[in-house]
Amino acid sequence: MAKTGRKIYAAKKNISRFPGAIHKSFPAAQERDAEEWLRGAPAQQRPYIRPPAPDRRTPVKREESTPGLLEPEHQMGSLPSGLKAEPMDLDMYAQSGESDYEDNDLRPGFSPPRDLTPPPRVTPAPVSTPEPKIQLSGEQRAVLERVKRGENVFFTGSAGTGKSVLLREIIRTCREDGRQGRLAVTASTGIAAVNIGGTTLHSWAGIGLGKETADKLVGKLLGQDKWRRRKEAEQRRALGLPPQEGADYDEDEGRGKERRTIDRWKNVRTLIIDEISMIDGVLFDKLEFIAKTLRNDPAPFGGIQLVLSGDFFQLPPVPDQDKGAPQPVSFAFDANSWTTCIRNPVFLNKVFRQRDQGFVDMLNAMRYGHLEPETVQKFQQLSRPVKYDDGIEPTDLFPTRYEVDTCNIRRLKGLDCDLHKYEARDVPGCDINGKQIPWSIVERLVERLVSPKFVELKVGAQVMLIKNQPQGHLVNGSVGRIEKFTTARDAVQCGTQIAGYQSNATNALLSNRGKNRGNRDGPQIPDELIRDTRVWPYVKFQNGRSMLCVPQVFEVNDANGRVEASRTQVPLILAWALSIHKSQGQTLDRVRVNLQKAFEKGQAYVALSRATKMETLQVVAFDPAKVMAHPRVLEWHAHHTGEQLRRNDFDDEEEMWADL
Ligand SMILES: Nc1ncnc2c1ncn2[C@@H]1O[C@H](COP(=O)(O)OP(=O)(O)OP(=O)(O)O)[C@@H](O)[C@H]1O
Repeated sequence: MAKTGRKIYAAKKNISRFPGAIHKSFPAAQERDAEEWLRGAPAQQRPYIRPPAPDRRTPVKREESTPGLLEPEHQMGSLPSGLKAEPMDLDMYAQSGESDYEDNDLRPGFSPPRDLTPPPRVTPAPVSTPEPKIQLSGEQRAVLERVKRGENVFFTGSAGTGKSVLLREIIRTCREDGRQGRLAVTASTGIAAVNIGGTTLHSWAGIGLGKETADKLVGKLLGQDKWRRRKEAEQRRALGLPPQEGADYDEDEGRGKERRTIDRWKNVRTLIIDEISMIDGVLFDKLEFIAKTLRNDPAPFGGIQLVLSGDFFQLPPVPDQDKGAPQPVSFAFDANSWTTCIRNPVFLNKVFRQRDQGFVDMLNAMRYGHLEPETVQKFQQLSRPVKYDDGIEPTDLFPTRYEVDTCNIRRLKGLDCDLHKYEARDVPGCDINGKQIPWSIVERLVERLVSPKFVELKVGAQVMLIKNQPQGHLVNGSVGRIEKFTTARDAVQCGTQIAGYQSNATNALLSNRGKNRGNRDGPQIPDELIRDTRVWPYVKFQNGRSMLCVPQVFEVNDANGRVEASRTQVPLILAWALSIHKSQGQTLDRVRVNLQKAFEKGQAYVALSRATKMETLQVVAFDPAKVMAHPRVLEWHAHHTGEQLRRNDFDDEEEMWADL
């Protein structure tokens, strides 16, 4: 690669426009060189930055492929070409012709609509104007103020009350007020963590799966021997005995990785945990014990400010199994330490996602698992199909991944045109010592990303954008349809927006590169992309906007914000169907939910509450018996709000999980 080559160029764009994306293309040991180069070192001094070599010692595992697709390229022993460790290289995508998968998939659980009246037609909304910047409501602002004052806060509320919006504002504010280094942004699941630019709570806390006792977990971090000596010394002190000869322990002793974890625990000022409903109470207590012990601070949670967000009526913690049988779950509020850490939960009441109060009331009744016969009837009436004049169909939400894959494959297969395959480029990041993260770990890390290793698309495919765009008109979750595949050059000539890059680049880019410097809409389109002869999906979205979806970078960060792995992939997934789990946190304008295989408390509520209005929601196989709120959650809610809600009839955990 020449010194003005594309890799350095791409990194320059990322550094100059996205501070959060700094260094993604450089091994840590070379970061300073890279930065210097970018700050304007003379061209002849600019170093060529060699990408890290992949760790070939680790065998590449067979990718878990979508059944029926991509089989030939996934045979064991053939190293996928995308596993070359070259940063930001746009050369890794290959197109292919038709795939030859079998015609054997019927969508299970899809019962024919019972209502035979003609489907309502919905005329799509006109092209939307740019989204106005969201102003926090009074109740959201009040939470932000409490966080700024350093208080522990847990804010909750039904789906669509703006918890995520508020959390993002809290993170932004905390970063601006100089806590960057002392702020931990975490979530209970990988997907939720990626959504807020954080890491999983488990990974930040350095506890692995966290199944051991709190005592053992502290021992693992401090070293078992040191931990034993410390406990003995504390016992002697408590009994008024002098310290034992030779029984000193060194507070600052510690081993590499554990030392850094201990430092994180000691230095953190504010710990953010999103989707707290999926953290169980036992784990919460263990973390509290670790915090107090490592910080030598008896204050609740070792004096760390807690900012927790989530809705206990949505997805619960994944239950432990005992000989294959799921164990009863405990919620974070069941933890012994919960009430000392969180005094008064804040309930956000204003629902933003849905405007129709009648619909909001129906969803709330569902949230509490308390459906009157007329509400059941109203949900059952939503079984009618909805047709859309622009041909973009609703996203199907299913409880299981199998149903999702089956539906998407069947629909893709039904399109009689060329198949375009895009294979992701995964790049390992570096650990704190500048050492490349091993491939075996990278493979696990990138599984957290919503972006898949392989994306297969055709003209007519319904897709979802999985990355926010700098201009804000198109966001993670925008749904559209592929109209054609075209090169970046052709798209630019037609004035089409290119994903991840500035708008209005158009012909100026082709005629005069010097004037096209990039603006706040995003970085400048690289020459390499313009010269690239390969074609990318051109998508028309529901809001009328179109965009050429060229590859974008998705990152997994470690607890210190360092990039552990990145994946470059076309920012789209097939969106005829999504799993309810993946849909958590999303707002969807057109939804069809199939509840036939719903098995988990909160699942039906999560699915239906993604919809913005009843007119664009279809509910297949609605069954009031599948609408389940957890009795413990109902009790907790009643305790704090005074609302007495009827307990539902689904107390039997085994029955609930029997379908898994
Ligand atoms: N203050 C606000 N003003 C206008 N719109 C808002 C406001 N807060 C949130 N919204 C909008 O409401 C919708 C739902 O917001 P958000 O996803 O933050 O809700 P949530 O409580 O996190 O939902 P869920 O629990 O389902 O994940 C989004 O479209 C968001 O843009």
